[in-house]
Amino acid sequence: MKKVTVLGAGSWGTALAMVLTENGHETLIWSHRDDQAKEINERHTNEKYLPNIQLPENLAATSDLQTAVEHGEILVFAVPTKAIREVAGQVMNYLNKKVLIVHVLKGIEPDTLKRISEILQETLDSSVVEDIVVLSGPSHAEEVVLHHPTTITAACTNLRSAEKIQDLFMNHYFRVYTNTDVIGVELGGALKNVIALAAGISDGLNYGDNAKAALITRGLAEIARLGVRMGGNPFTFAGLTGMGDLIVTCTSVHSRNWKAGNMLGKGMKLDEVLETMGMVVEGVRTTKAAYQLAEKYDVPMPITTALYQVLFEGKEPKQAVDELMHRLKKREIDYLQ
Ligand SMILES: NC(=O)C1=CN([C@@H]2O[C@H](COP(=O)(O)OP(=O)(O)OC[C@H]3O[C@@H](n4cnc5c(N)ncnc54)[C@H](OP(=O)(O)O)[C@@H]3O)[C@@H](O)[C@H]2O)C=CC1
Ligand SMILES: O=C(CO)COP(=O)(O)O
Repeated sequence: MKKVTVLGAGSWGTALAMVLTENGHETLIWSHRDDQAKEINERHTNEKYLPNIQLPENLAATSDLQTAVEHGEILVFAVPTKAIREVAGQVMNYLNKKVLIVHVLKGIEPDTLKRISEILQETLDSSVVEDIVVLSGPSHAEEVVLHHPTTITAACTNLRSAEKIQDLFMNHYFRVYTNTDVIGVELGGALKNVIALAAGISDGLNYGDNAKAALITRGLAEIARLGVRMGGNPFTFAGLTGMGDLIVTCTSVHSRNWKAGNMLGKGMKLDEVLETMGMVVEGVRTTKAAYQLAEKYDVPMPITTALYQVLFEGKEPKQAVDELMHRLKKREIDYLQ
């Protein structure tokens, strides 16, 4: 049994804290809001993020970050990408022992173009970090809390650390694989959100299943093209954290990225969409980062570019699709060059 702290009490942090508690680990979840920590402790619910779900009574919550950091020998970061630098910086103030770090975020920081593990390496002193493991894959919180079969990947350059996290989370409904390709795993998890927004737009325009299959397949081609250029293993993009997560995010009714895209496709404005969602839509900021990465590495990413123009330059979704269809003729297979 391990002492684990989950930092972030949104849908994913809460679902993972549930898995850990059910696996017998002494789990403490940190919320930055007092009322939410109180709700988890007293009513054993988190109605805003996981409505109608009863949490285990022995899952404890706190809004005191020092208590949270001091509790865990393993710290699981589960906040949105836009908050990771700030939260990791605050955590550093209270870290006075070596801990194993896990992060479950699916984003890339715009402008710095850093992956999450790179931000954590920059923010947390190496003297207090045993290793950083990424946990990623096709895994909507809403299904995990119902114990529906889910597969996911723990990735770390040090396989032993990935195996520790595999053992920590694995159970009869939550099957964990390992991978040592941190770059590929982080890029696949972040970039699939961009394509899911595009798939949502396509569905919002009622373009049907052929168009969505095209977006998923050609989306994966451009994710892999950039990912390999940045040092990822091509096979990772065909795995759970690449194709697997891309499929679930483009097709699931639970996906916030797909839902947001769907509203955009139906004509709503981005500000309105984000206000309506009330939960993190990582793909929006990641589209900016992906667009910048495509320029930096000189890699063609036509779907990402079209989405960037829709989100940030006011292009009409219909026109963006039209332009994608009228690009110059191409070969299908480009061998990731
Ligand atoms: N949901 C899912 O199924 C999955 C999500 N992920 C990834 O996990 C990460 C977290 O997403 P998810 O849990 O879904 O997000 P949610 O939108 O469900 O929850 C986000 C949580 O973070 C809190 N938060 C926001 N800003 C801060 C801050 N500055 N400091 C501390 N806490 C903050 C929010 O609090 P408040 O209520 O006050 O806004 C809320 O509790 C994302 O990168 C996502 O892509 C990965 C796999 C599955
Ligand atoms: O990453 C996820 C599922 O694997 C969650 O996707 P959304 O953020 O689009 O809901």
